[in-house]
Amino acid sequence: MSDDPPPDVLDRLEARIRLNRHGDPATSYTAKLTARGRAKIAQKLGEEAVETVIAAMRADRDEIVSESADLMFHLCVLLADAGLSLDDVRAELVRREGLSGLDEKAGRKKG
Ligand SMILES: N=c1c2ncn([C@@H]3O[C@H](COP(=O)(O)OP(=O)(O)OP(=O)(O)O)[C@@H](O)[C@H]3O)c2ncn1[C@@H]1O[C@H](COP(=O)(O)O)[C@@H](O)[C@H]1O
Repeated sequence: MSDDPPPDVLDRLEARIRLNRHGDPATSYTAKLTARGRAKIAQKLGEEAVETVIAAMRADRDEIVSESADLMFHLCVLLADAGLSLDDVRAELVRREGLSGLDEKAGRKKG
């Protein structure tokens, strides 16, 4: 097996988060946030989502990119905390491939 880092930055970020999450909160934001618990991680994810929405409404491209990066980082921290991985999300996206969102919605069981 190769020791080279994964070519995709999200995969490298996921690996870094897995290494850091139980590290020293004094030197790692990932560790500090993880130590504050699932609810705090989820809250931060929500804040970053709102900041991304605000950037979108301002139509500021640089801000949208920056806030999206914050959002994706916090999503990766949440997935790691839940014992999930980007591959789990990728598998779900693969499962949905070719299925129109409108058809999927129409096929949902009525509650
Ligand atoms: N991509 C990111 C990344 N994006 C955003 N952030 C941090 O997310 C934090 C969000 O800022 P906020 O002011 O909203 O959060 P806060 O200061 O905790 O606010 P409160 O909730 O405490 O009020 C900032 O500290 C950002 O630096 C990130 N921190 C780390 N990474 C990546 O994760 C790697 C590991 O980071 P550490 O675990 O910190 O070493 C880094 O090398 C980067 O690659």
